Amino acid sequence: MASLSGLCSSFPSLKPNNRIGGELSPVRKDSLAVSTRSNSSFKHSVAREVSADLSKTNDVAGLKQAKQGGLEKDPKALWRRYVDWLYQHKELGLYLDVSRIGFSDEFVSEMEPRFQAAFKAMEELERGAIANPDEGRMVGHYWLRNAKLAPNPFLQVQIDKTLAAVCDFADAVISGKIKPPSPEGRFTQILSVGIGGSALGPQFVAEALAPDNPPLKIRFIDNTDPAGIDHQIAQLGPELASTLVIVISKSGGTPETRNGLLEVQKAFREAGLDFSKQGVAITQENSLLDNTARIEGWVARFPMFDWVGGRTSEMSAGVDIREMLVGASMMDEATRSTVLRKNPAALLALCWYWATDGIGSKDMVVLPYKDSLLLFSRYLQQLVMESLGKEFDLDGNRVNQGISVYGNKGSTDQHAYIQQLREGVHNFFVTFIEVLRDRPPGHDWELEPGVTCGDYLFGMLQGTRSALYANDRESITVTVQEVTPRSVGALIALYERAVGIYASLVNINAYHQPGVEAGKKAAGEVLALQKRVLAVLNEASHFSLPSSSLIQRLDDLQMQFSHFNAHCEDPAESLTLQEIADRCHAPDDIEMIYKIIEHMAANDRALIAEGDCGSPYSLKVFLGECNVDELYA
Ligand SMILES: O=P(O)(O)OC[C@H]1O[C@](O)(CO)[C@@H](O)[C@@H]1O
Repeated sequence: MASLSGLCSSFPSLKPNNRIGGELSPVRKDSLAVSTRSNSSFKHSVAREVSADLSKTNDVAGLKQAKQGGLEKDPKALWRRYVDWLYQHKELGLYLDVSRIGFSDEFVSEMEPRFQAAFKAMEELERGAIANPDEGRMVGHYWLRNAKLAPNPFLQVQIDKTLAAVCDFADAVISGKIKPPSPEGRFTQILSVGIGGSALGPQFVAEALAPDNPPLKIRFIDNTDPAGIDHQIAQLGPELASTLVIVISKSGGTPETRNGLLEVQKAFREAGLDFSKQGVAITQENSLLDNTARIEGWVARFPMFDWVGGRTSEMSAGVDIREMLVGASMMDEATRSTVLRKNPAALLALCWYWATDGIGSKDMVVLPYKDSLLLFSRYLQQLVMESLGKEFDLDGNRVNQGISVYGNKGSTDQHAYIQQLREGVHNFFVTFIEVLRDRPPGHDWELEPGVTCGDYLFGMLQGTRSALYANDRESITVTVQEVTPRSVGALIALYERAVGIYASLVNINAYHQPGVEAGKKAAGEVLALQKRVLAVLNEASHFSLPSSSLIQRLDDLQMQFSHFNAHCEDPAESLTLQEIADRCHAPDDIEMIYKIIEHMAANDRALIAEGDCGSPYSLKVFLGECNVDELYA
């Protein structure tokens, strides 16, 4: 990562800005740690604890000084700034207005070397460099929309073949050539099971692009909440028989997705349906999910590549993507420019750096003024925060980087939290997403002379933008003509590239997610502790559970475990939390044990003999009726 490590040493001192005054403090190179990173990924190196005082490494003090002059308010000067900085992608009909972000000309010119380094890093990334050093991976989501860019013919063929296979499969499902075993003879529903980037992308695109009456309606199981899963399956009802279940998981082993699959397969069994005749897997080849789908003979399997991160997998196998790919590819071409003013992604990164001082000091509020783009902010939450929210930079400095993202849609949010944005704590900048076309041609209607609903929406956006700026609240506006697969593909590509460029500016790896792994590991430890709690409660029940072979015989004899349990002679011994913790040899985990008991008691799986959950010390519990599998899982 020569170009990136060179980034820090090349960082220039920022000079005073004549319009908004104040010396921008130069970065102090000595404040940067010299990484002891080995050639392999960062995680194997011993990252030196560095008190990276961001006010020195990211010239934060300087930026803050530079901002003391406040924002330009003269209308004529603002109009000149608007025109001067306006970015237009003619063919896409996309505009980017950065005039309401107050960066100075000096700031821009001083950042130029860092942008050139970022452009070079991006060029190397697209040529197949190991741009994800922590996982030793290439980063190839750009190749998905232009296979010729892939670093070797094998990958190019794989990408083209997968795209063709996905499109052919989708056509065959829609035409009825591929159909369920049910009498209806066609698939009428899609149930997508996946989480994170394996859900947010498809959800965003489905919400943005699904026609009013699509050939197949799509719904999502994107979590392990039993009630949420039950709700989706209940809503399908008898149409489960004509539902194509698409299970998406790049790793093929994400617990929430696996749980969703098992629950859906249970629903198929209970409905007397053969899941394999209606299941599709989208996952890395030879993953647990891929092998399951292969062994069980599911309808289809499509590959996800290890060089495509979950949050940038939107362009892989999925919804009708040819037009999306065209839009993304056109935007990719534009965001390869090494001229800052001609590169919309670089302009976004410049704005983000200025507005958040290069350390995420302000949140990114995303306000699409279009219902169909409701989920864009949720999609960006993962793309931006899972990419930029990192503890260490590429040189081993502890930087705790990131930019927080939230938002829903305008003008709805004007009746929710815009009050705080206008007058409250100034800890954000806004990104407006403007869609110029209100309705398909010929469908417009004036609800009062000369005024349509769309005029109101337009007025609300412009009014909010002006009102915020009048109170020194900065904003960016991205404008598209209408919401189409091409414009959605372009928006996704714009932000994917902006995140990558910004990551270079702040010297972090945008393509791994170590923090999420920590959470997954901790969740595994809770479940392991729960099993120990169950075993302890079971032992205290004065009877030993039958061996698994006897359970099998009990099942064969149509005896239910709970029936067996109800006929125990001795009542179960109830235990205090402390006794449970001691018998689990986990005295330090007594609080987690309390939470486990509280959750199990709420689901009738542990019974409270004495006390109640409001007074943990009073609690005495014993084993309730439970699914034998649970004890033997
Ligand atoms: O697609 P997978 O491997 O199931 O992962 C789902 C999500 O979990 C993460 O790996 C971590 O949040 C995301 O990057 C990813 O989109």
